[in-house]
Amino acid sequence: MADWSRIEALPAERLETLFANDSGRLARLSLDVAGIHFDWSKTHLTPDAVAAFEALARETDLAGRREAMFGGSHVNVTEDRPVEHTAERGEGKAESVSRAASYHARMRAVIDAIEADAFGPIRHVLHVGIGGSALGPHLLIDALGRDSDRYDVAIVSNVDGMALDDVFDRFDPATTLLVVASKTFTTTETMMNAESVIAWMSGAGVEDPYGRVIALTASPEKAIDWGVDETRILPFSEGVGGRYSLWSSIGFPAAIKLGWEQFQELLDGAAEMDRHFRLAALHENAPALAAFADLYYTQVRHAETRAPFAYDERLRLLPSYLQQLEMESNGKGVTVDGQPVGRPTAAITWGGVGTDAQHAVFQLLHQGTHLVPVEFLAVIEAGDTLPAEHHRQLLLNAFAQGAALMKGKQAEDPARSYPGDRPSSTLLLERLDARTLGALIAFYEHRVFVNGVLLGINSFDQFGVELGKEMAKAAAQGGGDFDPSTNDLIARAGLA
Ligand SMILES: O=P(O)(O)OC[C@H]1O[C@](O)(CO)[C@@H](O)[C@@H]1O
Repeated sequence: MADWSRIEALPAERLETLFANDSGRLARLSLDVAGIHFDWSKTHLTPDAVAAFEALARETDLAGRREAMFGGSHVNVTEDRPVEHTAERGEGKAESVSRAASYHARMRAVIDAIEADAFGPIRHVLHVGIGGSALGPHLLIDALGRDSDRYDVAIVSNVDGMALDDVFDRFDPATTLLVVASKTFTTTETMMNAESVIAWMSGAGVEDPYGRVIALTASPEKAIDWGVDETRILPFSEGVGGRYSLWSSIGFPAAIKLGWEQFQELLDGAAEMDRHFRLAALHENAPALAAFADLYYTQVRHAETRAPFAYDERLRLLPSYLQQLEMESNGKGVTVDGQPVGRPTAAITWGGVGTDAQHAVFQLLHQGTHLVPVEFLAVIEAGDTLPAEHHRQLLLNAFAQGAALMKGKQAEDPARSYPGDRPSSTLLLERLDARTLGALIAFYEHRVFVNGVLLGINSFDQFGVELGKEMAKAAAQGGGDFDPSTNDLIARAGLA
């Protein structure tokens, strides 16, 4: 077991005191990497805290684990697999990098063929996938694809038929390409949605609906069994985890919407963050410092949640993307050796969009009894075409909220007092382009990795999702050993 005593004994000084006593604080706790300015000066990190975390990183062999991941060792021990998402952007074991490059070349060739009408005239792209096979591409398209008129792309994940109904209302089956995205090619929701799209196409007289399917998967043989022609399968490696897969062929809908050049920029931005993570000393390493702050709040201050707020509509899907990345990766209870972790693991990630969230949940952040480390994300270059005052207001609100959380305010009336000393970090992007977004997402991935290593857990499996799936499957087959409450609910819904 790693020794947390030095970290747990760190003094708890107020943020304002930390600023007052250290003129170098801002410089020490801010960094510029790959077009992103990171500022952790409004967190309780201090030189002592950073040094204590650096010692813990040595004790848990963060550097060794990091090189093991990039080097292709089976760091996903419970599934006995390497972790290869960085190879998708050119950083990693040579063999994995060249395999990823050949898969990308294949993906690019298929996009070229679609653009050349080899699949007939395609106007609409209907992507079905869930979790990591949907959240990443959706984020990319929503963030970067707003001005692109290349294709109409819809991402459908939920098994709730209303999700597909909405798309059927606006897409023409004669000009729709179905993209089935599933690493395993067995996920119930995705396979059911895919069947329904095929039925919709057939019903509308499309002669060979399976000829209009592209499969994105690490299980090509299953896609073939399902009816997809081998030439229309875009594979990716088993070592690329679902929630880390947007860089692989799972990014196909984003690549077709944005064009290959932008997709490549996304990969290049991520690779720049990979190199930073690999080479920078920990006290000036963005993913490491972010993870140190995360762990300080979960382990020392017992914060149970953390909340990123995107002060930019284009990043409105980021909080839900991060929920899967952070909670599916680090929401674990045992160490890599199967022992109880014995301390809190991932914080619950929630968040929203500024300024909307200020008028909804910020009350709790300023005066509530929970400590919530907040993360502000903002972009200097505006994405809108409205008068500059809109963007000025947006940015100033983000910055003022961080200041208010830290400063607080004393009033005679307790109801009107703000305790202050509430931490926040700020990520300020120069502009929101593919390259910067790639770097941003890679930053979050590595931050999750550092959290996982320091906690001694495997961030790359997700067995916690299996039991619910199994029980739903049993129920769907009319079986399952359920409790009285569940049996009653099934009967009331007329499903017994
Ligand atoms: O890509 P697949 O195999 O359909 O899985 C979808 C998602 O389901 C999960 O396995 C969890 O249920 C995620 O990890 C994954 O991203």
